[in-house]
Amino acid sequence: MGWNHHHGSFLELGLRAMVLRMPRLIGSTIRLARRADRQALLQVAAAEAGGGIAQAVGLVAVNRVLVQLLGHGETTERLTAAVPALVAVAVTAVVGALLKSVSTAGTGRLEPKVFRVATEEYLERVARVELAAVEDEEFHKLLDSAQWGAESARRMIRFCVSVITAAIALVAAAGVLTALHPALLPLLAMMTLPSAWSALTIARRRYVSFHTWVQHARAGQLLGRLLIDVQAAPEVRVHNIGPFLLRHFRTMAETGEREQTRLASLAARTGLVASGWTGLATVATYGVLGVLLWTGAMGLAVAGTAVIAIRTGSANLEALVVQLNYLYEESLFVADLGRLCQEADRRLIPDTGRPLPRRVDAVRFENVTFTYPGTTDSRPALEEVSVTIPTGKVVALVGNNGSGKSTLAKLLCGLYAPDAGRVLWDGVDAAEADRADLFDRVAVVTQDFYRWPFTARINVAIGRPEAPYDDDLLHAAAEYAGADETVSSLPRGWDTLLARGYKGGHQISGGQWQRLGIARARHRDARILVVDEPTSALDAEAEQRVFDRIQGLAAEGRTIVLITHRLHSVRHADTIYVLEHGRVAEHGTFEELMRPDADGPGLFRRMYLVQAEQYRVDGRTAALPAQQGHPAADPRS
Ligand SMILES: Nc1ncnc2c1ncn2[C@@H]1O[C@H](COP(=O)(O)OP(=O)(O)OP(=O)(O)O)[C@@H](O)[C@H]1O
Repeated sequence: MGWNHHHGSFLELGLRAMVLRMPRLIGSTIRLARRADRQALLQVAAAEAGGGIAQAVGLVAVNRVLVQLLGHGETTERLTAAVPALVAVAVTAVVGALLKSVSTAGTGRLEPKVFRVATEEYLERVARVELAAVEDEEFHKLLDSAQWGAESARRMIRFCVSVITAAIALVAAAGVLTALHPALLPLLAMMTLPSAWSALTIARRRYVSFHTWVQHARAGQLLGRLLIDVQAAPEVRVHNIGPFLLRHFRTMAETGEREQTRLASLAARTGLVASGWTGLATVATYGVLGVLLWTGAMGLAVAGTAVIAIRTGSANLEALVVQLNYLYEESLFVADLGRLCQEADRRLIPDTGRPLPRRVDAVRFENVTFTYPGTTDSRPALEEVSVTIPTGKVVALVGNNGSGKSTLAKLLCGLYAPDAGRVLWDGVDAAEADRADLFDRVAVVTQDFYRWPFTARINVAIGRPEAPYDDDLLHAAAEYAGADETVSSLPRGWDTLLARGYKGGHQISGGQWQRLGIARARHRDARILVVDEPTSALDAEAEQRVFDRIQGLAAEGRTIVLITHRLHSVRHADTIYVLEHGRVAEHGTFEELMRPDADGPGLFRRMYLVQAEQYRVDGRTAALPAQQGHPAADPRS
C-alpha cells in the first residue's frame, strides 16, 4: 500500500468538527441544487416545511384527543368532545401525506439534475487542465475518489431532504414534549446521542478505508474488465491468459473482502456499545415519566401524549442520526469533488496570453531542455535542443526509440513547456502565448491517435469539432488520406459506427483506422501538421501515396513535421534532425547526412544503411544515393 498516501482534509477532523461542518455541507448541497433546478428546490423546501408544521399540529391535536377522552363525563360526551380534535388529526395526516408526495416528486426531479451539474463541473475542468496534470499520479488519485462525488451529490439531495424532514419533525415533537414537561427533553436527547456517535464513527472509518483502498479497488476492477475487453479478447484466448487474470482478480478481491470484514466487526462492536447506552437512557426516560405520574406532577392524558411524543421524537431523532450519517458519508466524497475542482482550477491551461503573429515565419526551439514531470530519470527527455521549423517546409525528426522525437513534437504543440530554453513562434515565446491560438495552428496525427467510438463521419469531422459538417470537405479529406475506399466499403458508409460491441458497430483494420486518422488531421486544415509515425500500419502503396500527399501540403504553404523510422521516406525533407538520447546529434538534408565525409557522427547514414541492408535482394548490395554515383536508394526496392 506504499503507493497510496492520499489523505483527504476530512481525515484530520474530529467528531465535533464534523458535526459543526455539517450545516456548511448542507448549505453547499442546497446551492448546487439551486443551480440545477431552483423551482424543484423551492417545491421540496416548501413541502418539507409544510410537512413539519402538519406533524406538530397533529401532535397537539393528539394531545387534545387524549385530554378529551381521558377527561370526566359520559363516554359519548367525551367522544363527541374529542371529534374536532380527531378531525384535526385526520386532516393533518392527509396534508402530511400530500406534502410528502409533492416533496418526493420534487426530489426525484432534482436528483438527476444535481448529478449532471456536479459531473459537468468537474469534467469541464478536467478536460482543460494541463497534460502534465492528467499524467500526474496525485491528480489521478484525486480524480479516482472525486468521481464518486457527483453520484454522492445526487444522493445528498435525498439525504438532505430526509435530514430536514427528520429535524423539523424532531423540533415539533421536542416542542410538544417541552410544553408537557421540560425534564423530558434532555432525556430524549440522551436516548439518541449514543447512536449518533456510533453512526458518525462508522461513517468516518468507512471513508478512511475507502481512501486507503481506492486504487486497489480500481486495479481489481481493471483486472475484471480485461477479461471481457474486446481488444484483449484474442490474446486472452490464444495465450490462455484468462486463468492468470482470474487468479489475480480473486487475490485482490479477497484482500478487499478482508478489509470489509474488519470494518463490519468494528461496526458491530461500536453499534453494540451504542445500543447499551441507548437502552440505559430509555429506561431512565420511562423511569422519570413513571415518577412524574406517581407523584402526581403529571396527569394521565399528558403522560399518554408524552409517551407518543417520546416515541415519535426518538424515532425522528433516530432517523435524523441515520440520515445525517449517510449525509455525512456522502458529503466527504462531495468534498473530494470540491478539492478536485480546486486542484483542476490551479492547473488549468491559461485562457489568456500573447497572440501569435498572424503569419509565422518559423518556430524555433532554443536550447530546450525538458524532463517529464514526476519522472525520476536523471536524464531529461530533451537536452539543449535547438531546432528550426520554417513555415512551408518539411522537417523530419528521426532517431532511435526513446530519443525524444515525440516529446519534441508535444512541446511544439504546446502540450508541455520547456524547463529551460524557449520555443519561439517568431518573436513570441510559446510559454507566454495564447494557448488556444497555438492549438489552433497545429494538427497532429500519431501512431496511437485516438480511435473515437463514433461513426466514420465523426471520426474525421472531429478534427474540427466546432465547424459545421460539410460533406464535401469530409470527402476531400478522406480522398486525400486514401480513406475514401475504406468508407465506401463500410456497411453504412459514413454513418457506420466504428465501435465493436454496440448495435451496428463495425471493426476496421489498423491500416484503415490510420487512413481515417490522417483524414482527420487533414480535415483540421492547420498550418502545422505533425505526423508521428502515421503510416506504420499502411501497405507500401498507401504509405507512398500518403508521403507524397504530405509533401504536397508543404507546397501549399503548410509546415510538416514528420517523425518516422522509415528513413527512406524522409529523403525529400528540407531538413532532417537526428536525435540521440534527447539531443540533436546531427542535422541537414538527406544528401548532406548521407555523405560519408560529412561533419558529425554519421548516425543517419549508419541507420540508413542498416535499413537498406535489410532490403538486399539475392546478394545485391543496396543502392546508395544518387549524388555518390548510385541510383537513388530505396531500401524497399
Ligand atoms: N508521458 C511521459 N512521461 C514520462 N516519460 C515519458 C513520457 N513520454 C515519453 N517519456 C520518456 O521520454 C523519453 C523520450 O520519449 P519519446 O516518446 O519522445 O521518444 P521517441 O523518440 O518518440 O521514441 P519512439 O521512437 O519509441 O516513439 C523516453 O525516455 C521516454 O521513456
